[in-house]
Amino acid sequence: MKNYTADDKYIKALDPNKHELAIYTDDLHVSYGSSEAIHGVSLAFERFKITALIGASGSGKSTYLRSLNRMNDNIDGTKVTGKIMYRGLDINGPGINVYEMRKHIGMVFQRPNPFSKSIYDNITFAPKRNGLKDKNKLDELVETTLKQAALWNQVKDDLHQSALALSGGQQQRLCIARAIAMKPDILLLDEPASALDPISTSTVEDTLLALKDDYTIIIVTHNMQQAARISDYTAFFHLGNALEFDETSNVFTNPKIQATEDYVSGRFG
Ligand SMILES: Nc1ncnc2c1ncn2[C@@H]1O[C@H](COP(=O)(O)OP(=O)(O)OP(=O)(O)O)[C@@H](O)[C@H]1O
Repeated sequence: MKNYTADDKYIKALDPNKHELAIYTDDLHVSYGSSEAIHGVSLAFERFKITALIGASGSGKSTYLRSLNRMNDNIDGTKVTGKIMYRGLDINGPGINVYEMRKHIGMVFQRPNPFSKSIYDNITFAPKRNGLKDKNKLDELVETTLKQAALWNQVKDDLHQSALALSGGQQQRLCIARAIAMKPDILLLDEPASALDPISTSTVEDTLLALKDDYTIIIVTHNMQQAARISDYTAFFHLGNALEFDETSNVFTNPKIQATEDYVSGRFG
């Protein structure tokens, strides 16, 4: 692989007067023990848009994504410096309640991971824990979130069946429904379709496109066609740096950085 330098980068600046920002990072560094995986990444994410994080394996996409709702806290020896600003607060700052923060910044993982409970209980588990007790409101929440995740028609008569009996694609849409049941502002998705067949992938993509009216979506994907199909912005990661960030159409048709061009044209990765 060529040695691309991090000095050669193009990060489109989003003008806060024209683009409402949902979250941004400023000089974010993340280390696992003595090894730094993210070397000072500054990116901003526009509200109600989909941003794709692309790049070769090991480039730091998942580490960066996980840091946006402090999922890396669960990994021993992780150190984070720099800022992650959400609604005027640094989410790593003192006094931040991680549980509360994650209600605003939800996450869906690569492998569908429904709880071993009914479809209904998967969706209502966190809202109930959060104090929602009214049966009608819970029923309504189950229906709206499943509709938003394009799963309602397939499961409405089986809400009390085990979620584990659903297909992989349906389980992933259930995990999306479960995440949006907490009404987050931002939905982080780490390769949500990589374990799915093409038809389920396409349904998940349609679901995400429909969700962006209400949510800001940041998605890690290895699938460049997927990034091109669904995202408004794309960030290209290479060896722990974000080298290019721009509107998706520019990244794929007119990249400004050689490394991006080589990656999107399949010359490495
Ligand atoms: N839990 C961990 N402990 C130690 N090092 C880690 C851990 N997770 C990731 N890394 C290292 O951090 C770097 C970035 O990994 P990361 O998983 O963020 O990249 P990625 O671009 O998401 O890769 P992939 O596309 O393969 O998922 C790699 O060098 C990886 O080995």
